[in-house]
Amino acid sequence: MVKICGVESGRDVDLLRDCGADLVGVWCGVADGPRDLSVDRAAALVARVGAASPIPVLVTTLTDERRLRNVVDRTGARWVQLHGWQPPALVRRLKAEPGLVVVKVLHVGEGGCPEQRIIPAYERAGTDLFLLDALAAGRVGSTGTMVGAAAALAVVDRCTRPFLLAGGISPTNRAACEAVVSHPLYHGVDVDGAARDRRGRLDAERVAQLISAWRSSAAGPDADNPADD
Ligand SMILES: O=C(O)c1ccccc1N[C@@H]1O[C@H](COP(=O)(O)O)[C@@H](O)[C@H]1O
Repeated sequence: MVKICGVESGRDVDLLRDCGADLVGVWCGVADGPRDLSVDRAAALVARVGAASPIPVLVTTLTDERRLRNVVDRTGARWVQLHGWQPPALVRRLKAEPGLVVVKVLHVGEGGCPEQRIIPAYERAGTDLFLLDALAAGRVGSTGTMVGAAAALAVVDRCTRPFLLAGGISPTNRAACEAVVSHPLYHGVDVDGAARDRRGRLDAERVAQLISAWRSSAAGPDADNPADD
């Protein structure tokens, strides 16, 4: 699967659908997030994506259950990506709602994954899919930094649920991730920065390049790794 994150308008939704993205990230409740939307705006974009293909994914860092439920209910999203420090107990309470798919982000930084020891608790709580994203200088999300293959494998080898890979994913760095892509639980990628032009707008050509590079079964030449040329 290829997930592209951070739609802000109907134009963005239509662009991602036309390009063939599988999952469309709609931000709501991301404090200080550059693409955070009001609940009403997020609801309108979730509705515009529709329920079939692509699938809208509500991306949030909210940890307060009442506020989170309010956003889930009002947007109508059936996939929720918990990109913050939400505990397993919150996943369990969300999963009490039939049909809700919960994606839990596991942060991976130089010191490893802070959530590593509680991965089994997230799984018992019902997490459907994990998403590995880079933690860089304490910053969460859109770091543009790749999660190293060794660090990623150390985390996913503890998982029994499938995972998406995020963090600086681009059309040219798939080869550097081949060991992760080959993992039996690998399910796809999640991208923000590399899908955008210089002005920060989603760009159809870049999105098409990302989808082509990451959907194909074999890695092409890696521009970030001259040894591949
Ligand atoms: O970008 C942020 O500031 C952010 C804040 C809180 C949650 C998620 C955020 N961004 C997400 O980070 C990944 C990876 O982005 P990139 O490809 O490295 O630019 C993506 O899911 C963004 O939506």
